[in-house]
Amino acid sequence: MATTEEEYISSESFDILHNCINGCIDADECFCMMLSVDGFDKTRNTFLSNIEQIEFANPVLHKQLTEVYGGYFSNWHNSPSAIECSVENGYLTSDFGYELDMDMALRVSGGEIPNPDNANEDEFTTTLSYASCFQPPKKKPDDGLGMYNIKDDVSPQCSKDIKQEQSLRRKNKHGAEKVQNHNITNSIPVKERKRKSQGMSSVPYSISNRPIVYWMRKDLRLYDNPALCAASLKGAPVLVTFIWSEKDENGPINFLGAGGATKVWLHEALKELNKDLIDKYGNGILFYKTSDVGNQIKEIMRQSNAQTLIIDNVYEPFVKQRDDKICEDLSKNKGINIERFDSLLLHEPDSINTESVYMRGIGSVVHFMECCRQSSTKPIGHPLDSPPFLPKIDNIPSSMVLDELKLAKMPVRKDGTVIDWAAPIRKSWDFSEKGAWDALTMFLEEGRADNLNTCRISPYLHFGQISPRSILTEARHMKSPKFLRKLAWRDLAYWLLTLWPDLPVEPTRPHYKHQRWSDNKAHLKAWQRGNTGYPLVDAAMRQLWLTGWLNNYMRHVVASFLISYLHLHWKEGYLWFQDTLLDADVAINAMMWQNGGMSGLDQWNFVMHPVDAAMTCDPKGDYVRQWCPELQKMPEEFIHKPWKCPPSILKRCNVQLGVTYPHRIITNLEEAREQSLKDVMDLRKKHQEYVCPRTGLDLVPIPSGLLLPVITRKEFRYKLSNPDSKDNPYSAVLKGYRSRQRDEAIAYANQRDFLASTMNECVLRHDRSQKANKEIRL
Ligand SMILES: Cc1cc2nc3c(=O)[nH]c(=O)nc-3n(C[C@H](O)[C@H](O)[C@H](O)COP(=O)(O)OP(=O)(O)OC[C@H]3O[C@@H](n4cnc5c(N)ncnc54)[C@H](O)[C@@H]3O)c2cc1C
Repeated sequence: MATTEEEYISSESFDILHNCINGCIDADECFCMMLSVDGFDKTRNTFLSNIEQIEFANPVLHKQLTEVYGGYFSNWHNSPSAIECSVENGYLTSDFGYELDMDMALRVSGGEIPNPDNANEDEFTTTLSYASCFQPPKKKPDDGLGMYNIKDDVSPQCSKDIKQEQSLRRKNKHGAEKVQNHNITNSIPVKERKRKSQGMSSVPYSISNRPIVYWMRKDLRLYDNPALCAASLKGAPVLVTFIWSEKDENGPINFLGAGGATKVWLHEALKELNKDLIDKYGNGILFYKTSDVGNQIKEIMRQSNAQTLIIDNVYEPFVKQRDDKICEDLSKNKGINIERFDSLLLHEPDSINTESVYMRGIGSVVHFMECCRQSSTKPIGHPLDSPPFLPKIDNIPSSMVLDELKLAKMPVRKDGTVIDWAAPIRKSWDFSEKGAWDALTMFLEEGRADNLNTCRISPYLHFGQISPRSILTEARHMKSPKFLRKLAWRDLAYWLLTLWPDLPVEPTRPHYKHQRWSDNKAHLKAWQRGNTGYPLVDAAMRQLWLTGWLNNYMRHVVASFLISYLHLHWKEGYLWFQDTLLDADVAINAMMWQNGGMSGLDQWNFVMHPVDAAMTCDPKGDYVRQWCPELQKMPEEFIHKPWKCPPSILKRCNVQLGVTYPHRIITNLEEAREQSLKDVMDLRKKHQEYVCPRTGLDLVPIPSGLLLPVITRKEFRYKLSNPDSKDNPYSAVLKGYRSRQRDEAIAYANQRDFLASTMNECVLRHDRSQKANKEIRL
């Protein structure tokens, strides 16, 4: 029986109900909040009588609330251990800890799955996402990415899963078991992304629960942020914290995890997010800078009297190891309740299973997607709406202002003036979460998924300003496997980095350590500054410097140039990209440069020729004119090869080679290209312990100690079995050079004496066909 005191609605619950009546929160949220304020027993005893007052005024809402109540308590009437809840020291406790009630509340709709044929799409989606956390996928993924469609995943297994959840909670009483990992498909309700802001920061919601610390990492967003939702739904004050430790973020030497451009982006993104948090909830980010993150967190927890730490997981092994240690320490030694969330990737590295696929083909996206399909990962689920409320703590612990993190600190000249190299970057981008959605929307609406144009979303994705799950959800209708596969590439990179934590510095194929590289510093500098004398390469490198971004095609052009023509080590390219790209990502960047440098698991089987590539991607020269203004007046015919331009035209265009625009730093591309192939052939010859004698495939040691045959280019394999062969049928690039050289020679001769040139060509062709016939007869 309810006590007399319990029969009256508390002022907090009254306010919550009032907000629900006014449409600020919906029925689910109202119930969850009242439950967290009043506790299990009181809610069970008084909730229905408390809502009686709205039965006539708002019968629809009354019905919804009654259903939520009914669903919740009917699920739990068989769980006697859950009844023992009480309010203690101002916050709700139970056998299983405070979180129990919120989690239970969120499972309300879990038992009742509407028939999709009868439900409207929104209702169905909402209810399913409540339920999705319980339900193992029944069908195979349907989109080729190992990504489950949530509508296939419906099975009424709630009671079984709730029991599992209970036993998990029981374990939570014991220190070490307290750390929980949540997949992105967690038990938080989904709402419409474009729903109007609810203005919950103004709700007079008196909080008595112990604060929650949300340690924000790379999920700098409000929409579809499971960790933020979880923090919010506990109904306690939330401290959103961002802790910067440059040393830790940089990783081991030469990883350069925190390059200059990414730090600028991070600064701007944090500024925007802080603004969004303040605007929406009146609860901004607490910034900290430290060299000892563990201690800093302990201090925040102590000062705020918080008992729960919520974290977004990151996957770079060097930061993950640190985070694991911090969490273990806090949980074991301080009894802190830790909740960790995964939402930065679609498939976390630890969830990938190669057992039924084996390792053959590892490094290719096809192999990876097959592994994802075979792995028993949880369904990806639907994006979550931004939390409706995020109460603020009264006594905010001391913190810093964003500028004090010095993320965007610019160098200063001797005369005291600032060299603001980031000014053009700031002009080129919208760093907000909205900017991410605008980029995606524009891309999807213009339907450019299969064109050369890309969505320019990589920095937003890198900092989690948009979740890959949201992109997947929005882009699914496009049915563009090419675009969706890119998200799988991203996950693949993190998986490889987890398997090979030295990816940014150590060749994955061990014998490629002996690859011969040039140390020509002048060449490196010319490449970095965009002064190679090859307009396409220079335009791209200048765009990179000025805007912090390049599309995928251009990244391949400049990487090919550095590796295959200048013979500079791919690590130089990796480091430069890490420092200048806004989306610089240790995992993706290292994977791509290793592949370009041939030591990665998926060797590139092409090399971009700086002039040929230009014919494909910039036939009229507009791109070059934009980034190399000194070539602005050059005619289309010569814009990509000014060295071929007659002096009179150069003069007319105000171009003076070697003065206004550089001479080419190398001229014989064919020779350079052949040399780079030869270097790989040589090292394979010298280190045959890592080459399979039967197949010619490179062998890579894997952690079990075995040598694994990996994807190896045909032209390398051919040369191994035909060491003296002058020609290589698989070297399309070299063949291309030869025919281009011949074409150029003919064009030159035609200009001089057309008749003689044509006759000469006829004679040569005749000789070639005679030779070929002779070979056939033999
Ligand atoms: C040498 C080299 C270095 C690179 N370094 C990075 C890097 O540091 N950070 C980075 O995000 N991308 C990197 N890429 C991959 C790719 O070039 C960029 O992701 C892409 O150009 C970004 O443009 P977008 O947002 O329009 O992507 P889209 O082409 O529209 O693709 C959508 C998203 O998929 C992911 N993606 C696309 N291509 C790849 C890929 N090959 N591998 C992994 N994920 C991919 C990105 O997150 C991207 O934002 C690199 C590519 C090369 C050749």
